[in-house]
Amino acid sequence: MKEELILDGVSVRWGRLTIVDSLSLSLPANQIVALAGPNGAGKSTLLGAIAGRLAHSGSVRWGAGPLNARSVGFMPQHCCTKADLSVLQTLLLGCHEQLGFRVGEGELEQASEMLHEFGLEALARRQVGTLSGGQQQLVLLAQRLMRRPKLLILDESTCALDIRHQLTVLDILRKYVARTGALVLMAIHDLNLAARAADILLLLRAGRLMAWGTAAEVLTAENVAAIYDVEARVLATDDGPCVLPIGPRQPMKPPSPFPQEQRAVGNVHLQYRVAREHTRHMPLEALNQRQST
Ligand SMILES: Nc1ncnc2c1ncn2[C@@H]1O[C@H](COP(=O)(O)OP(=O)(O)OP(=O)(O)O)[C@@H](O)[C@H]1O
Repeated sequence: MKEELILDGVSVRWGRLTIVDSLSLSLPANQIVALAGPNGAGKSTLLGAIAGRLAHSGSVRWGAGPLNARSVGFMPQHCCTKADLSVLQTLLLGCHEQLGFRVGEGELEQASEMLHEFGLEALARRQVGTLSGGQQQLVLLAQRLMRRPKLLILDESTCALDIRHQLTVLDILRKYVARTGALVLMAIHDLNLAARAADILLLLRAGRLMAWGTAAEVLTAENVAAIYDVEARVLATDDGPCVLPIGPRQPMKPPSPFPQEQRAVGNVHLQYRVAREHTRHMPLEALNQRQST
C-alpha cells in the first residue's frame, strides 16, 4: 500500500461560512510539506480536520484505508501547558500508550535521546509550566515525536523559536523523516523558513489551494502578490528562493470622474455611486443638489 495522505473534497464550515472549500490532494509520505497563507486562510482549520479534531465533509485517508488516529501526532497552534510535570515526565507522556505502571528502559532511553537531540538535557527536571514559551514549544514538539507518528501535523510549531532553534528543529524533522519515512505537514508563516524546510509548499487563501509545488515553483513575486497582497522581490539563493517583502500592494481604486480638488471635499460613497452612473465629469454642487432632491 502506498504511504500517502489523501484528501478528497475536504470542506469545513463554521455556520454558513465555508472555511475550507472542497480541497483534494495527495501528499506522499517521506517528506516535509509546508502550508502557508494569509491570516484566516483556513490553515489551522484544515490541519484540525486532517487530525480528526474538526467535523468536516469529504474524506481523509492514509493510502487505501482510513487515517488511524494513533499514527497521527498533532501539535495545535498556541500549544502550551501548565501541567505540574517535569520535562522528562512530559516527554514520557508522549508514549503513554506503551507505558504500564513502570516506565521501561526503552522509553527512558528514547526520552533521554530526545532531550539530547533538542538540547533540553539541562531542563530535564524543571517543571514544564515554568519554562519560557520557546522552551515549552521545544518540549511539546519532542513529546509529539516520542510516539513516532506516521503523520506529524504541526501548526506554527516553530513560531516561538529563535533562529538557531528553528534550524535545530528543521534538522531534527529532516532526520526524523529520513529515519521513519513519515510525512510532516506544517503550517508556517515564515516563507523563507518554509522554503528551506519543505519539499513541497502549499499556499492557501480563503480556504482554497492557490499554488503548490517546490518552493522555487511556488514562491514567485506574482504568487506573493496574488495571495498576500504584498509586493515582494524573490531572490534565488543556494538555499532556495528568498522572499524580500517591499510593502503592501495598493488596492485598486475605481477611476474618479472628479478633479483632485473636488475629490478632497467630496463624499466617497456619493462619488462611487456617481462614478458608476456617469462617465463624464459633473460638478460636485450639481451632484449634491441631485442627492437632496
Ligand atoms: N470556532 C470558530 N468559529 C467560527 N469561526 C471560526 C472558528 N475557528 C476559526 N474560524 C474562522 O475560520 C477562518 C480560518 O481560521 P483559521 O484559524 O483556520 O485560519 P489560519 O489560516 O490558521 O489563520 P492564522 O494564520 O491567523 O492562524 C477565520 O476566518 C476564523 O475566524
